[in-house]
Amino acid sequence: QRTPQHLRPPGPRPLPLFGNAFHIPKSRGWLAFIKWEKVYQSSLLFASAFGQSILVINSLEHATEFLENRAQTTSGRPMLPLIKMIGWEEQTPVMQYGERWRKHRKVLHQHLRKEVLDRYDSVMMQKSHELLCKLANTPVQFMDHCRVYSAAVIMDILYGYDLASNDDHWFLRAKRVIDTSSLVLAPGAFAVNNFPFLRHIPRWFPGAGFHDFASQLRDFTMEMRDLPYDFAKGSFLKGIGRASLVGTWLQEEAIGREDEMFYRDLAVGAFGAGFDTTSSSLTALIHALVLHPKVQQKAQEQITQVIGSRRLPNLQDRRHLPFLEAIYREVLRWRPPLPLGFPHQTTKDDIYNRYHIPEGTVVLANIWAMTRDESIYTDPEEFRPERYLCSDGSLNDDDRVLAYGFGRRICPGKFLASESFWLAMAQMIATFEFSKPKDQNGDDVELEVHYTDEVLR
Ligand code: HEM
Repeated sequence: QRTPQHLRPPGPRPLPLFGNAFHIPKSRGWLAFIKWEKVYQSSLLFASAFGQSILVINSLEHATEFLENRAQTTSGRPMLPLIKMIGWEEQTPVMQYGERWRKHRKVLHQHLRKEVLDRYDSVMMQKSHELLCKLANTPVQFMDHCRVYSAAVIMDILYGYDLASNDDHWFLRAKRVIDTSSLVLAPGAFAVNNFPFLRHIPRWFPGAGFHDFASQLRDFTMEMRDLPYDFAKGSFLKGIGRASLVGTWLQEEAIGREDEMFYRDLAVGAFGAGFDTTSSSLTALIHALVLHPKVQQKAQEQITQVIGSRRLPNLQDRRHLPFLEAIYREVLRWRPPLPLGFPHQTTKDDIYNRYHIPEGTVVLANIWAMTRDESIYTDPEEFRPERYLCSDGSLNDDDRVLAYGFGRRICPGKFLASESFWLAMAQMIATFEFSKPKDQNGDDVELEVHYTDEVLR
């Protein structure tokens, strides 16, 4: 039986021309889409805006079926006009699906797969110790310290660059690009993303401020791409400095000009993707520990019991500390850094679940909704690591971390992220007690916590 071309999954009724542009929320879409699910009684939802079709997936079952079992045609990325104007189009996370992207993934897999990660143990150890020192000296700046840790691990691995200080000039430059990037990706922040023809209007035209924004960000992006790469290349050619992936690539291949652009883009894409994601989770961890002193105490007891208190935990201890593993899983469930994942795009017309999904549909996997599925996670808003443990304290088999996304686009840095998060977490818990601030009378001051509402929280 053929499906009528117009049969779409349920969703709000579109208006002529605008579609659902006024229904699609500009921020916190993950919460709005959970409400849509209740209204339209479906975990598969459809909307459109200015002719762009959007499919929202709220359940793991549909995410697996659509984004993994049909990955052949659901692994594209939407190409926003601003991304091109800024010069990001060759970076892995936003790159079009195809041969070049496959080559990126092959290289990333080669160097970031689970089996080779122990190469980076000493980098993570050094950076984690620096994090502990900073937290001890200036605890108020804990968010900055987590950001520097996250960036320092990836910068050292990629470029052999030893980022130690929060005022490091390359860190600050990269931060400027990353902080602005959420604006580029935010739905509706720039009209040119909805109306690509606008990119042709001249700079002097009223409302064409995006030209200046794009050209400035392009300059910063090129700096972020080229300065650390040239540093790593210089160290390699002179035979000095720390080992780096850039050095390894230069050594393995006689790199021509075109290859060199390939590796520059590859490195900066991984740098951008790994810059802030782990720090988002570390910050959420601190939030959770402050709210749950008993969790903290239980984790400290397990560390003391298993490895004593004469040394800090290391990555070889990981498999002996199931409660810490449960905390890792729970932090990424409770506060996934990218609640709507990163948008995929279909590259072919498809009939799915009797619905017609047109080619070019943007697909949003609502990780927030999936990690709040009450049939799997009772009281999903509660932070409760025990949900990952069996009654004897061993781990259960719910080890799929949804925060890393789906299908062929799944995060290639997930093993590195997992190890660097785990190490910093274990060492922080072994060393400190995180608690609410006290007032003059020694009473707890209630926390006021704000998470940002962007693509990456
Ligand atoms: C807690 C930490 C992290 C989280 C939660 C996370 C999450 C994600 C998510 C949700 C995606 C999109 C997946 C999809 O499209 O379905 C992604 C893509 C990506 N991540 Fe991560 N990530 C983390 C850390 C890292 C690190 C440390 C790196 C460093 C190498 C990295 C590199 C990438 C790259 C290169 C992509 C693009 C993959 C592609 O488009 O093919 N990520 N990540």
